[in-house]
Amino acid sequence: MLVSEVFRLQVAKLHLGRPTMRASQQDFENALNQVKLLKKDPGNEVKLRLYALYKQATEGPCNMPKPGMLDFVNKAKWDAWNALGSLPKETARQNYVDLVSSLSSSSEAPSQGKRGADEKARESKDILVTSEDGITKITFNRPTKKNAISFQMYRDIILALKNASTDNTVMAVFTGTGDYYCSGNDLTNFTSATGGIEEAASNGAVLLRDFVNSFIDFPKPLVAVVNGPAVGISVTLLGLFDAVFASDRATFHTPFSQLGQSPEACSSYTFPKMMGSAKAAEMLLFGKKLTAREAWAQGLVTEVFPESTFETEVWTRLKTYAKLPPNAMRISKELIRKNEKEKLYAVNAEECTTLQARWLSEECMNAIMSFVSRKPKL
Ligand SMILES: CCCCCCCCCCC/C=C/C(=O)SCCNC(=O)CCNC(=O)[C@H](O)C(C)(C)COP(=O)(O)OP(=O)(O)OC[C@H]1O[C@@H](n2cnc3c(N)ncnc32)[C@H](O)[C@@H]1OP(=O)(O)O
Repeated sequence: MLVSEVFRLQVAKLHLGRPTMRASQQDFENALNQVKLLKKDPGNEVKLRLYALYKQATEGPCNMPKPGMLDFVNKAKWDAWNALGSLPKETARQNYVDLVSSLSSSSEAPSQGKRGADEKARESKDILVTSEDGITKITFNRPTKKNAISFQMYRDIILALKNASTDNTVMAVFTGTGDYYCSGNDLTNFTSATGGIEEAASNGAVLLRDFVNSFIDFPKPLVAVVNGPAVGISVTLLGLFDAVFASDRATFHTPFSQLGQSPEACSSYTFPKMMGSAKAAEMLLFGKKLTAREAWAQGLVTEVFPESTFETEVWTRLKTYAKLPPNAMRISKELIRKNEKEKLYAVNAEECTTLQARWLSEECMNAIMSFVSRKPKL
């Protein structure tokens, strides 16, 4: 069951056992009803806060035993409730009413023009694929989440690469919409995964292996236009690209240890090979964030451009490259990759198996929980 579904049921269930009337009880009850009418899903963090405030308002401080580490959903709920400490019931009730009121006003009655824009946004795709001037452009297009990669986006990218490998375009180029290139794996993939945790980890490992293999196998030149910060898998994948053009605003960050995880996308092999083991360890073990120029010095980036001329210079360059004889480029790429392919498949498989176990570890679960239960920014 999806986390969002768990919360919807939880809210419905809670309504069945309403508490006795008190001074602001009517407001509280109205708020409980309003929650059901929200037009927009407020997201897991807000739902956790609503849950915690409801429990505090109706039962007082957290009185449940702490769920086990593998019980993701109930542990997140317990953490949220427990974090309220000894907040008085009346304050919790007031906070609940205030929170619902702010959610209702932000999701209610926008002007006709605004509503049209919202609907369009909902219809828009998180991975945009276009082809022009012989170039398949694949854009991480989820700027409100810093282009974090959801399960659907992994699948969309696999499909886009598969199509681009046989269509009449000459190369594929990845870039991002907005201020980020990509913030890596969507960390809510962990809490939204269906089925049991072990099954989810196993499915995640299969998806990741197929995803990375689709980069290893891509037969045409593969270029990244890194328009801003890149995190996690969006950085490690760069080791499988043929060219990486970066804005001087871009940064490169692989905080795997901080997340209780381990490297993927063959970076445990490509990074030490490219930059030497000491520099690779700085990134992959200690999570050192590199500037664009540092990444260039380590061989991860082909060329750095000033932000002010980045788009114009890079796309002019790419359009020129796309006019080169396509078969010659493909054959040269095949020569470069041929002797590495088996090694890359093996490294990919091993990294995925290692990650599958990591995702079940307490270190990883704690890191994910602390991200998804971050306090919303004011
Ligand atoms: C059970 C097992 C299933 C496993 C399935 C796995 C599938 C394959 C996995 C492949 C392995 C990949 C590993 C990685 O990529 S590790 C790297 C993961 N990424 C991160 O750790 C980055 C997390 N984000 C941040 O640290 C910050 O958000 C960031 C520095 C990127 C930006 O900070 P800033 O303060 O500028 O902006 P906000 O934090 O306010 O972000 C705006 C909104 O975007 C949301 N956001 C950003 N990044 C992510 C993300 N990676 N996952 C989910 N959501 C993200 C953020 O929450 C804000 O949302 P709200 O406005 O709704 O609060």
